[in-house]
Amino acid sequence: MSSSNSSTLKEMRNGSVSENGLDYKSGYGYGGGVKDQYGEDSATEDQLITPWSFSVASGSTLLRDPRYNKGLAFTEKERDAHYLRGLLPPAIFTQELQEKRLMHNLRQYEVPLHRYMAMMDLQERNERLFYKLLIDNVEELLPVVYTPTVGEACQKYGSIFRRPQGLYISLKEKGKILEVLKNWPEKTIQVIVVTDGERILGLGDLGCQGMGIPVGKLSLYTALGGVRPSSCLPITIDVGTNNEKLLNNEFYIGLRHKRATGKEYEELLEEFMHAAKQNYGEKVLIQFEDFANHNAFDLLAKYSKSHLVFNDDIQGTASVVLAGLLASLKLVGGTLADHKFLFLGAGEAGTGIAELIALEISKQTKAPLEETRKKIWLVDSKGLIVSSRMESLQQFKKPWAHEHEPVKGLLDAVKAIKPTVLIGSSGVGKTFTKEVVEAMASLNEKPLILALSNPTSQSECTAEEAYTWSKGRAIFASGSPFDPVEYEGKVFVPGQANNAYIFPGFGLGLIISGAIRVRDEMLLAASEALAAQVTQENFDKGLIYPPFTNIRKISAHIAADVAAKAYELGLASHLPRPKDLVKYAESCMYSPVYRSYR
Ligand SMILES: O=C([O-])CC(=O)C(=O)O
Ligand SMILES: [Mg+2]
Repeated sequence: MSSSNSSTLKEMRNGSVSENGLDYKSGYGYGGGVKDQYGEDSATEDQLITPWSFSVASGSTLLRDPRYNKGLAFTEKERDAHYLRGLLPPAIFTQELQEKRLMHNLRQYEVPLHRYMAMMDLQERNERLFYKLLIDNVEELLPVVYTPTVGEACQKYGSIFRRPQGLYISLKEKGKILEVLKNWPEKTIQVIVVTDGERILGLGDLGCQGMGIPVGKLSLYTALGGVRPSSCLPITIDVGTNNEKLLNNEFYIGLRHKRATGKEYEELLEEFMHAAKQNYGEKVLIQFEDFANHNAFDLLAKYSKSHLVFNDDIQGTASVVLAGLLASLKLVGGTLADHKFLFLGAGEAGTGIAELIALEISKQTKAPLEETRKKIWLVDSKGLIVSSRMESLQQFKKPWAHEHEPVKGLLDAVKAIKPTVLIGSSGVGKTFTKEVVEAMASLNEKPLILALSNPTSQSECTAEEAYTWSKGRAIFASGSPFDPVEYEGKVFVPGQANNAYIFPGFGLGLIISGAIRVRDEMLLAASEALAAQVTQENFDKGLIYPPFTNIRKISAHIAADVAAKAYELGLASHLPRPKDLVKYAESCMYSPVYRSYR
């Protein structure tokens, strides 16, 4: 079969594209070689020679194609069949041996950024091996390809730039965005993560260099959620940057002017959203990531009516925090409605979480949302959000302006409100001071303290501070990871309240059901599914999230419950509904194990 063209590997396809377009279940057989039950890369339209076969290059071109390259793992037969003789040294490694070697090499780097660069190089060289490493060593590698290291990578993106990843759409491409999308080599796209780089983690405006975020998020879509890499598209929209340091940096890779705003900005985004739907259909999931507050809420509100959109910072973060709160009830007792919540930070994360908590309490107690919101208080840079500030508040803060006299700082707000739960979502580090944590500990037997801001440098407090200042009584989780802490002979393991628990499984649920819109009920379903995955063993360690080691199983459960909700709401287009959605979700997941080529 492979002889049909001397530079062509023709792969016969044994199954058919399933109705949901995933085609994972059917799988491709590589010329009758190993069939795997998991994900397979679909042939793009251009590659389709007949409906049942497609071709990829061989020889040195095959070695340079990260999608198909296996490096030293090419077998003797494959080396013969695909013109690789002499292009590789004689040794043949298993994928496991390659993995062992790479992990060993990676651990030699002491600087986290060097590990990040090594991982990106691997992704560009041998995609399956990259995902094998990431999946098998998720706890160790998450901080490398994701927060905190990805933050530093974005700050230095221009300097460490090697090969471009993702798609860049700048103001220069205005009027031509559809053509730009068509330049991307893959035609079947299921998830786009898009940023405009204006609020990268808690690091602020990094302009075009924000690209590290969509790239990192999508690698987790694959590793944690099993969405196949070829159907993921990272996009950065470059409308300029207001970051003077970057504008003056000779290695900056973006447009060298201030951000376009108003009509110019809106028109570019409108063109992009329109082109994405036109090119990929209405079931493509568009995840907004790290937009600034002043655009994030408006974009989500505007496009959630016409597109399948999800804002990770508003909705994903909300869902993961709600999950942690639901789980924590096992440790602190009572119901969600028994608690009082205080936030530092009233942006995307703060107000998004607040709203989802209010919705869940409302669902549980049948009380109206206006009432349940009153259990939740937010502090912004001007102090406690209260009704006397109503006039000057941005729209998204208004629902949280309750009756109370003005209160300036966080410490005074803690004393005045007496919360049981304190949540940091301000993007400003070191704001949960000793006094604040001590005040929480004096009010509560087991204060719940969530320091969500990323990366680690922006965390409201460290795990060690939370445990020490509360004399070991705090239940603590943070947005970026912290190592376990020993306090008075006891080891405390902090959880990671990061949206990475939610978005991969959430997205998979939307994809497998063919959902056409995102609804809050789906976010609640995801939270409840995640909370249900916390085991007694986790609780015994004080954890309110399960470890990331089981994330694929967790994602399958989240996906199943999100898909079930999509079917229930009549928003799922893939019919009939599979009976066992957990099994189905698992069967749809991409596997990084090499396939045999004949
Ligand atoms: O990327 C992360 O670690 C979580 C997140 O969305 C953010 O901080 O913006
Ligand atoms: Mg984000």
